[in-house]
Amino acid sequence: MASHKYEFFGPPGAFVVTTSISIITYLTYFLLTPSGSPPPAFLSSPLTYLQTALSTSSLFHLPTLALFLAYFGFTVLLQYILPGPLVPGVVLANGKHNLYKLNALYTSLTIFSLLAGATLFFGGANWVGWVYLWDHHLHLITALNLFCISLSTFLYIYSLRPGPHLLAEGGTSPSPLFNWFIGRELNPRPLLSFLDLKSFCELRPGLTLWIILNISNTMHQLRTTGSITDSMILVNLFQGWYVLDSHFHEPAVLTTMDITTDGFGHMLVFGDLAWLPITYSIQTRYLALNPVHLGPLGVLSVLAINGLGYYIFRASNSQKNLFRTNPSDPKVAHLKTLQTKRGTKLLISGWWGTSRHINYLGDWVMAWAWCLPTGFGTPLTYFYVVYFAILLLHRERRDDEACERKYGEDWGVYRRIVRWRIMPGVY
Ligand SMILES: NC(=O)C1=CN([C@@H]2O[C@H](COP(=O)(O)OP(=O)(O)OC[C@H]3O[C@@H](n4cnc5c(N)ncnc54)[C@H](OP(=O)(O)O)[C@@H]3O)[C@@H](O)[C@H]2O)C=CC1
Ligand SMILES: CC(C)=CCC[C@@H](C)[C@H]1CC=C2C3=C(CC[C@@]21C)[C@@]1(C)CC[C@H](O)C(C)(C)[C@@H]1CC3
Repeated sequence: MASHKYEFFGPPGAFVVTTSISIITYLTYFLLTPSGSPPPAFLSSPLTYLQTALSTSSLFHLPTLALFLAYFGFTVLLQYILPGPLVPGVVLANGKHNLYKLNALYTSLTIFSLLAGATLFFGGANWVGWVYLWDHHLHLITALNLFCISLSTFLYIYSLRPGPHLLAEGGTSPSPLFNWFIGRELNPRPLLSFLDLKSFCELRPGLTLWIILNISNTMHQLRTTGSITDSMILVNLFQGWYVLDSHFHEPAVLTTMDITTDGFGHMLVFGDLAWLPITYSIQTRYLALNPVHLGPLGVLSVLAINGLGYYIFRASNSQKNLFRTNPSDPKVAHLKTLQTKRGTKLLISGWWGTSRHINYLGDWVMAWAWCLPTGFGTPLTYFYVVYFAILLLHRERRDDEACERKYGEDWGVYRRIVRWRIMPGVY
């Protein structure tokens, strides 16, 4: 047991992360309030405040759990019935590849169109759906927690069936708890053969729910103040664009480390379906409770920051994806490369010559543009920039180790040519 090399500090780390991420989703509800975020009562006595809040709130509500299950089922149905090409993923350790039906953009556009229709024809901001989502936010947090724990446990048990399915390297440790957390099976497709659960969860129900929660928060602001502030519009546009962009570039998700290398366990299940929609919508929830007016200069500044971040993020990711799928395309054919013994080449000029993860920098710059519109009245809305920096720093180290294993000494040569990890000249 002692000789196994664990990530995330092994089983104790898995336990701490599992409990903390769940608690954090609840804290987003109890700490963002109209009378301060966090409220003065929390600052003077945190434990008493939380004890009182918990004892006076009902956490569980069966209809909300049922509604989430219906929503999840609807996204599965949409993947099945909407058209989309069948695309092969990367070649796996067994020499084969899986096929993925790509129609995430159609799925999210269908859901957003249905919601737009309901809003237009059934009461605008007062449509029962928006009011329900706002009123039952705490119940939704519980529903997501319960659903994720159940799904992770089901996936763990399902992965114990006899072969020939592929297991993720990290998920075969001697600790069942750690394997449950990190994920045993690489590409589980239980029950429905067309449904690759990991890529489905990574791109569909959680990301779309994030935007639905943002709209619900916006509708709350409209109901309570009679208007929507410029800050709220901007955060909605930025985050909505980010999600639609990921759906438009759906094939790119098939080459991310989550899909190619990691198992599908509680970390990703919870990250995709609970953590992402609840914590990434903190900014709009705060703005719904505390409207902020930016004015023309503020608007232009955050537009510029988001534009810069998006440009770096999209241009660098697209350059690598194009290079990996069609290296003779004129847009990438002129770039300098390093031939590796593994057979594939590594870019050493263009975006990927500036730093080894310049795409992370672009994503992080965008993170600032999503938080700054909330002003400086609370540190809580800046949770995303801090968490995301930690996630990206850790992810860069994990990818670096994975590439070292993949490319051997060639990766050392590449590291000497492209010296910076994320931010050229700094890190
Ligand atoms: N909003 C969010 O919460 C999150 C967003 N993201 C975003 O997801 C995007 C994808 O990130 P991620 O999956 O971590 O990794 P990357 O898209 O950065 O891909 C890493 C892989 O790219 C290949 N590669 C590395 N260097 C080169 C090079 N010089 N030339 C060619 N190929 C190279 C390697 O794989 P190989 O050589 O095998 O092709 C490596 O394993 C990022 O933009 C990130 O910001 C990620 C996590 C969370
Ligand atoms: C603390 C905890 C449980 C963290 C889980 C991390 C997850 C929230 C993220 C891991 C990788 C992700 C990716 C995206 C969203 C966040 C998670 C799930 C992503 C889908 C966002 C949109 C991008 O365009 C992307 C498709 C490149 C990206 C892929 C990785």
